[in-house]
Amino acid sequence: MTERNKMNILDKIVADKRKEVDLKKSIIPLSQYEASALFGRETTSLSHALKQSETGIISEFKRRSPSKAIINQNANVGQVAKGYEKAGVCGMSVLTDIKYFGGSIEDLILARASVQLPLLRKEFIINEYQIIEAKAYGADVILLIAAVLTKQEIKNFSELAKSLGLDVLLEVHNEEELHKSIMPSLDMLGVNNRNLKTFEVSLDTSKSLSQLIPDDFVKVSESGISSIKAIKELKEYGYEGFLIGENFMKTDNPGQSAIDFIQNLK
Ligand SMILES: O=P(O)(O)OC[C@@H](O)[C@@H](O)c1c[nH]c2ccccc12
Repeated sequence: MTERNKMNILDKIVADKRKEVDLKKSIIPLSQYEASALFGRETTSLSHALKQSETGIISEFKRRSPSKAIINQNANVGQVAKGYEKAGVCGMSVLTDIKYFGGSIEDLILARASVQLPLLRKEFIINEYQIIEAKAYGADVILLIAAVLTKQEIKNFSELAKSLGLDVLLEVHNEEELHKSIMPSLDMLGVNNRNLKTFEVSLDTSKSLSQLIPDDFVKVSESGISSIKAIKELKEYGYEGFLIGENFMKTDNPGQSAIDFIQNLK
């Protein structure tokens, strides 16, 4: 597919997300989230965990994706989370988008109930409402995707997240997105090796953008990582975090796959 055709997929996800958030807003008022037990919870920093880690793995819970269809539709999130924790990952990413990724906010709730790991709410955030919601359901980290946000939105959303004690992972795919995004309210800069408009994956994206990321941000390489060799290479480019989904999720026992992978990495 051409960039133009596939661009519609990201646009479509975001258009659907706006409708979804508008609907939710009309059903659940923010005050309900702010009054919830987890809202006052003290968060755990993923960026600190990455800085102290030898391995830097952030493992993801992903049932399906628009690029690969079904990966592991019926996986048990609690079991997988416990396996990831046992493996010694630095944090866990949980997809909460229903329509395109088969995830849900329940997956985040169940992961939170199962492990102490820093949890990243993996979502297409386009409104402050979703950040308050993330905190209320036990997230420690939010993802902001530069491709779908203005500079002002990145600033407002990241400042709100910081005020709630959440870490911010800002995701870019090219130089232009990186330039508009660099600001002090971010903790980690993630380079997505998968182009969300064309689904092409290349680790060269991480390699070429690494030198443009200032040293005060923890660098995270995201997507398409499936070998120890890739991680070793990316470390040479200054990456300290490695977001891995499919490589674990496509197996019958994602937790055990993470255990085996990390053992080989050490
Ligand atoms: O399954 P992979 O190729 O290991 O990728 C994980 C993660 O990087 C990917 O799911 C992802 C990165 N950025 C995103 C933004 C939205 C949805 C999903 C993503």
